[in-house]
Amino acid sequence: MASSEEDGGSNSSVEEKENSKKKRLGALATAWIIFYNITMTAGWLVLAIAMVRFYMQKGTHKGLYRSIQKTLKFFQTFAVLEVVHCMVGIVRTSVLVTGVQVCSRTFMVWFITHSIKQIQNEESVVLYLVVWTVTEITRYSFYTFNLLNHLPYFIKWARYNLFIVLYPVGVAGELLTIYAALPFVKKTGMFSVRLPNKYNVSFDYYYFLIIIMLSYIPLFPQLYFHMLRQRRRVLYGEVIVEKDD
Ligand SMILES: CCCCCCCCCCCCC/C=C/C(=O)SCCNC(=O)CCNC(=O)[C@H](O)C(C)(C)COP(=O)(O)OP(=O)(O)OC[C@H]1O[C@@H](n2cnc3c(N)ncnc32)[C@H](O)[C@@H]1OP(=O)(O)O
Repeated sequence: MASSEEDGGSNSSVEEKENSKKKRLGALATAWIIFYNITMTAGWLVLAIAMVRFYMQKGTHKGLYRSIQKTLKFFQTFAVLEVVHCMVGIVRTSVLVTGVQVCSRTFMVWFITHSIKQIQNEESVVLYLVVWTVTEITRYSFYTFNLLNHLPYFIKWARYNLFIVLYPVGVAGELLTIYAALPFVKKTGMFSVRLPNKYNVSFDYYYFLIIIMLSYIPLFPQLYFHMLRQRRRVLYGEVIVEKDD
């Protein structure tokens, strides 16, 4: 009897330790995600200010990408952590949806705009940059204020309404930029592997980009409808049953 009481006692102390460990990890994860969201809000705000200043000083969009590229690359690449957050369960959202979003953006920055200098002054680059910036300032400030339990309604409203217009406009900017890149990719044969070679493989970046552009047709509606469902859930309290991925 005494021993079972002791067992009970030791069991409950193990449980208590487990619970306090979970609480500590939970607090640490919350602290990290708040820090992450504040950093990202600040980063995209810095980008917004830099873009406005550039345009006011120069009166043209030419050279804008060059002037903000370092900050853009840093913060967009840092966003890869968002996929990690979903994977480890710090953030309750779909790895697949977040993965497609983050990969396509990071790809746009590094493998299109950074790699093909001739297109950096295209209007479409400014289009997607402006749209991304507005979206991200809204999105990360939404997460931050939400986590701090002080969410102003206009930020919540902006988070779940602006995307209705901004998402298609941003995608148009991205597609037009890839389209503008195609002739340069074809001419230079960049990132392509031609036969014959010792591995007997070939890869044509030009056709790869065409496939990427075509993949927007099935993928973008999925992201867009996902956001429309989130909107109904958050703004109108609809219960949404999402399929697991
Ligand atoms: C190799 C190359 C591959 C290329 C592939 C090509 C195909 C590409 C097809 C389409 C490409 C699209 C490209 C993108 C363009 C643009 O962005 S244009 C600009 C406009 N963009 C937008 O408006 C973006 C909208 N998208 C998003 O907001 C996200 O990226 C998302 C992943 C789609 C959002 O989904 P989700 O996270 O599920 O929605 P939320 O409502 O925001 O969050 C759900 C819950 O998760 C919590 N959460 C998420 N992130 C955080 C965080 N950082 N911090 C804290 N909490 C977070 C959030 O609070 C929600 O929690 P609950 O309310 O408790 O559920």
